[in-house]
Amino acid sequence: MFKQTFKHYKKKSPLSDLHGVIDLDTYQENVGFPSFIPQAAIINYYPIGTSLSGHTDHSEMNHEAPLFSYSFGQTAIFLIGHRSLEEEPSALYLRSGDVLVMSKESRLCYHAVPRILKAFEDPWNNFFSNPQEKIGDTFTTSMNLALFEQVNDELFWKPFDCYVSDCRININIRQVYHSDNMCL
Ligand SMILES: O=C(O)CCC(=O)C(=O)O
Ligand SMILES: [Fe+2]
Repeated sequence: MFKQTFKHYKKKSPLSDLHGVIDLDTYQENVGFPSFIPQAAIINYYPIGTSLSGHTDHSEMNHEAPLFSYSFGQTAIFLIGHRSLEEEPSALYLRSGDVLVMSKESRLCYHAVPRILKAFEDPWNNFFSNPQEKIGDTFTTSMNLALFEQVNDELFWKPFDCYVSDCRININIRQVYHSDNMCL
């Protein structure tokens, strides 16, 4: 059942090219969730050898809004199960630049990260000679451009490269409240 509601934007996302520069508003609208309001984010750091045990994400008041999960660095094996622990989960790889959307039925399904694997490639290290040409219309503000240029500088980037060379970073973004009830 979750198959209809669980979307895995494998490398289709502009994020795999942006190496960490996220234009969330544009992104979420482009993938069909224009009314989503990002209100909370969790950042998970996974050195190789670590894992995240099975759980559901139920702390938010709003379970109808989707949850966006962005992967950077090393590869994860991600298990997506069902609402009950009785049913067998499915496994997929989450690679750097992948975006996973948990919506509708899958929003409250059990999931886990049992293993982090060394990635075959390091796309986060592909520096661009002309960022504006590569990014086109999606990359317009001068703040974004300045940030991009900083990230595109090899010296600036080195410590991050060292970190992700044996770690995965996951950022997941959630809407906490219903749109018509934005405070407790
Ligand atoms: O690292 C991931 O892909 C999943 C993280 C997660 O499930 C969570 O933070 O609740
Ligand atoms: Fe989770």
